Amino acid sequence: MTTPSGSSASAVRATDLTLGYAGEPVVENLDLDVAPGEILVVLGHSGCGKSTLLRAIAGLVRPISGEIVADGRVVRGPGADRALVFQDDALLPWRSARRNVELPLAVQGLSRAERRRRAEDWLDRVGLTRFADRLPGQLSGGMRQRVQLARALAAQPGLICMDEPFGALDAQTRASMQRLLIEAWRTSGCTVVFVTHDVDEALLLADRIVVLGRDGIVGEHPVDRPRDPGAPPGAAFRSRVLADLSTTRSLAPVEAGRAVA
Ligand SMILES: Nc1ncnc2c1ncn2[C@@H]1O[C@H](COP(=O)(O)OP(=O)(O)OP(=O)(O)O)[C@@H](O)[C@H]1O
Repeated sequence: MTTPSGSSASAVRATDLTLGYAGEPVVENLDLDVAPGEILVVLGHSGCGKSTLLRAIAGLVRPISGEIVADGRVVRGPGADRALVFQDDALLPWRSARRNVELPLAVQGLSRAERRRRAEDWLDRVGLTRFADRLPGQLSGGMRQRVQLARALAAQPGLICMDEPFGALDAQTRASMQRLLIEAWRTSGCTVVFVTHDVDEALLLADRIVVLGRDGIVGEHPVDRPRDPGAPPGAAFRSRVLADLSTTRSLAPVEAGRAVA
């Protein structure tokens, strides 16, 4: 694959990948390339294996067969080069927002002063400077997601895996988080693999959308002018994505714009 930078390296390459639990396959024979700096959105019905794929890329699920190479190395477990952001906030409830953001920085061995500087910088970028000393339980759901995003980005990972990170938020907060992600991604230059059920979210964020079915990638849709508010993907593009989703219908029905359980 040729990337926007002209390099032929992939940020992530999955080859003949079969994933599952207790030897039972969930995703079979998947081949996938993610280009450096790309936002790749993975769409698919509930249960098709999106989270499993993301967790495998993050190193939390071991392949039954095949392999994943991230940043030139075979993935054998979690690594500081790959951050994971979940829908359910995964913050430590007894640590302040700032100390949650500092957590992965401590693992990277940064000095206390540098950890604090970076955490404060990222909390500022996500608009939470005033809330840095609050515990997660004292923050709204949207604020907790912003802390998660700050924590992921502060560690400067090459890759962020996002598993329906905004799925539990109200429409307005969700829209502001999507804008925030795009801004943060622009300044960080990292690669993002983003899982969602929501076709509209996929159209808004993606450089490329892949639709996942049980036998691997059912369809692949590069967006002509990604994230251009003046030229969003049109109805024909959306219909093609929905048509791919409907081919995986055996797993679950499709509503307009949204794959559901
Ligand atoms: N820890 C686990 N142990 C056993 N089976 C699991 C485990 N996690 C997921 N599964 C099964 O693997 C399949 C794929 O699950 P996964 O969560 O990857 O799907 P998904 O596409 O992300 O679904 P959703 O959109 O509903 O989150 C499902 O049948 C699920 O029940």
